[in-house]
Amino acid sequence: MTSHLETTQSIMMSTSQSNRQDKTEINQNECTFLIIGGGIAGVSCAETINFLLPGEKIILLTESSLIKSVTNLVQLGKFSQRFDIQEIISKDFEKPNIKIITDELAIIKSKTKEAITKGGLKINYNLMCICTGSRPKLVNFSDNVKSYIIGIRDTDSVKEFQKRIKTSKRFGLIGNGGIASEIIYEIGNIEIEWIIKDQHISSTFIDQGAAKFFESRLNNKNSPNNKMIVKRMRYMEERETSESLKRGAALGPDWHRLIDMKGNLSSSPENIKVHYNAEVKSIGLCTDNNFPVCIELANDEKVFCDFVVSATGVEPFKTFNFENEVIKLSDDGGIFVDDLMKTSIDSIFAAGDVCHAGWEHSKYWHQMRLWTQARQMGMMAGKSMVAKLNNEEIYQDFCFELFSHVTKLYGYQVVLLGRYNGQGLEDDYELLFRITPDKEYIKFVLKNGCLVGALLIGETGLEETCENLILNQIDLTPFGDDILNPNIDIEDYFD
Ligand SMILES: Cc1cc2nc3c(=O)[nH]c(=O)nc-3n(C[C@H](O)[C@H](O)[C@H](O)COP(=O)(O)OP(=O)(O)OC[C@H]3O[C@@H](n4cnc5c(N)ncnc54)[C@H](O)[C@@H]3O)c2cc1C
Ligand SMILES: NC(=O)C1=CN([C@@H]2O[C@H](COP(=O)(O)OP(=O)(O)OC[C@H]3O[C@@H](n4cnc5c(N)ncnc54)[C@H](OP(=O)(O)O)[C@@H]3O)[C@@H](O)[C@H]2O)C=CC1
Repeated sequence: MTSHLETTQSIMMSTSQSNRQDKTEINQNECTFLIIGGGIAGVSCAETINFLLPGEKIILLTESSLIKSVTNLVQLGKFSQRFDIQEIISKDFEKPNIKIITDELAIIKSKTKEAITKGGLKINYNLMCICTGSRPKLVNFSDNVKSYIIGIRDTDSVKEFQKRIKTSKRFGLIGNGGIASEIIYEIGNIEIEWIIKDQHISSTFIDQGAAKFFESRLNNKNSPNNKMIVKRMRYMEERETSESLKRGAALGPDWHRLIDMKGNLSSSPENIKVHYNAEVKSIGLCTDNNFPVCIELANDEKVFCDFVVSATGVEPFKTFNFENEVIKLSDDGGIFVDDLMKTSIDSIFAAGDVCHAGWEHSKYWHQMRLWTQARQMGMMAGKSMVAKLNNEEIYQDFCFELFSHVTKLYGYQVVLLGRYNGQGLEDDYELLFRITPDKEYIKFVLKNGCLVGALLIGETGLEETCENLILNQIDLTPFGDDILNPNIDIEDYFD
């Protein structure tokens, strides 16, 4: 990936006021499509509509002056894609029919198709798509300890994190998913008490064997060969004073490389202590210790630290209200959408982290709040909105047939396909592995002799073959263990 070859650059640029509105009302003939949110879902939705209907008027309403778009897309298979996320100052986003307004949505009057912003602007729209993302779902804690608990989401939260690691000796890290895995690998020169509910690290993405495979990376994380240098042209948002610009989209993939992630202690593998199978019972202040915060675990063990990072997942983000109408939500607060991304309100669609995929999923797809899905959902919503306007019938995109996520963990490329962790298979499946230490870790999940999921760590080149094997459900029994024999090129068999 080219973006990992050069150095990160941060360019400070002042944001323009030109996206603010002097008018108090926008008519429907100036806004066929109203999209709320300038993250990957919202921008992908706007770009798709603009591509399909270049003449129609699109308004992208977003509370941050930075918007996100996908760049450097590399197709690894039919489904698996690797891409970078680029942040653009909204005034530099040049699409003639997409008008960006920097303001916060406050009220939706869906019966009359009006959106009212916090700044007092009334937008009359024909079709709307809500793409307002999510926010960190923090662990439970008592009120008096609130100022010691942080979540990581946007530029502000990262700055706060950076400030704290510079002035602290030790922090508690709770959670075992994407953010915790990134922090544990990227941070140095500070003590970390990592509290995880599971028997192995990074359980959201990998199994116990892969966790072992990564352990050597974790213990040698400061070796210079381990770190790749990243190139990304970045625009750091220069803060405006207006309250309405406070929250941005979720951070980009290399957020941890943008800042100095070093504390002030000497570096040592001993600095990381992992508490396995550990549930947090309570977090409170302590007076009888050198550290201000005490995390009490379910086994009564006490962990003392200066502050706590709660990397414990996200919840859909909705700060706006509906007037005289109720939108259907799921149990996790996500906006319920059907297979065409339509909500329970006829003229309103939703995409990305804010929504709950409410349709009957294909056997090999499940929802996870990730860029890949924010992009796919945004594009699907765009297509559906165009079809609705034109009174056309469309079907759900093929990408929802197979779960696919490409990411980087502990310095390795990681590709997750289908039921990569045996999700929903109970105990009725087989696993096949090929492991070359420090190079690759390949796991096939087989049910009734057919591939139903795969975890590919390293540059395996097996992405497309695995996608085909999962979708075509070819019986692999005749190949036995040879299916992963490194001397046999399985791609030749099946491509
Ligand atoms: C630290 C971190 C690292 C991550 N790393 C990865 C990764 O490596 N790979 C991966 O696939 N995913 C990763 N994710 C998850 C990924 O960032 C999200 O799934 C994705 O950004 C969701 O996109 P979205 O467009 O739905 O929401 P967001 O990116 O959150 O965008 C929401 C937008 O809505 C705007 N908005 C919100 N409310 C309003 C309102 N009322 N009015 C107007 N505008 C509003 C916001 O300003 C923002 O522009 C990471 C997340 C975090 C926090
Ligand atoms: N490389 C990537 O693809 C990355 C993706 N992301 C995405 O960004 C979003 C936010 O990341 P993150 O916060 O790490 O969320 P994740 O959903 O990835 O992980 C949350 C972790 O916290 C655990 N957890 C939840 N509640 C508690 C609790 N009360 N006590 C202890 N542990 C708890 C979860 O365990 P359990 O599952 O058992 O509930 C899980 O291990 C996610 O959508 C994530 O997928 C973020 C960074 C990198």
